[in-house]
Amino acid sequence: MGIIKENVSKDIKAQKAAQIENMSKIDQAFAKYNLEVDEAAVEKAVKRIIDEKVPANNTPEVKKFLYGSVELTSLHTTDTEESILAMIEKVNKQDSLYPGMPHVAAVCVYPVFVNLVRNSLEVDGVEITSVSGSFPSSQSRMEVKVAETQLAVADGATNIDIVLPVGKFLSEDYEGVADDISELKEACGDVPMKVILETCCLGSLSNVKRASILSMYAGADYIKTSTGKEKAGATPEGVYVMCQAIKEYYEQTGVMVGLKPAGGINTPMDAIVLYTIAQEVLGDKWLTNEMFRLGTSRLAQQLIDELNA
Ligand SMILES: O=C[C@H](O)COP(=O)(O)O
Repeated sequence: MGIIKENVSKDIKAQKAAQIENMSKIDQAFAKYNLEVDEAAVEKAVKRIIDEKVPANNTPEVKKFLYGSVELTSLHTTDTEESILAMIEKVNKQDSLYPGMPHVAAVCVYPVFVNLVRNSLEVDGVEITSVSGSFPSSQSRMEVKVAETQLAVADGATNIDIVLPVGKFLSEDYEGVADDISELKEACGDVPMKVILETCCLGSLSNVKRASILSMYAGADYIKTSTGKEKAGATPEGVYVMCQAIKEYYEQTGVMVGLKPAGGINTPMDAIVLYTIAQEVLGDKWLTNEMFRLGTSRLAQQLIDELNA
């Protein structure tokens, strides 16, 4: 290389190093990832997976696995102690009702029912997930969200699901989003925390990728697609991009973050599609009922019905 070329190259390197030093920590984290998602390419990749890979996964073994990954969910305005107890009763009686089936991975309720679930759940190994942080909107003061989270943990929640502050995210206040998530992570203590991205409100798949990276960077142990309370729930394309983000984050940090598609997963085939996408993008390492969860209020019984048909 000639002397002039060498000096120019050194200058560019020095300029880049100076730029990176001046960037915020969040920008530095973002700089490691390609955040521009080609939506047409994602659609094509998802279509290929559905056409070529999904049919082979439509099996009793996969359906059994999916049942064992379900977070049996009741998040209704109309929930009562009686309706939550009826749901827990099904979990308690599962061994006698459906011998040979795995237990669901978790039950998922509003914080006000965590204590009741803790006192009535008789099956070992089923997690108690509490939504928190002013679910489903997240639009509340941090003190309220922190207190709600601490109380849910004190009552016995073994998983906490919070919602990404979508408004702040759409205002591009990424530092603010990361600070809120980190503060709630601290409130969780040792209890794993899921961050719900509410993908249908983010406007683009590039934003889904950005929100995924931001959440993991701020301390999410899982990223979850949706609350089930907005206009759409988990989509194959959103899940595909979240899986890519989890994979890239793992390559950068060595940290395995879990995935929880949730909301509008209404048929076994919906679940098989999402499972196959995770399998294709993340690989079998993620196909455990710890790393892959399904948030659903309707699917469990349908999986049992199909398995017993
Ligand atoms: O977190 C889980 C979702 O709220 C469940 O949504 P879903 O009622 O559409 O199944």
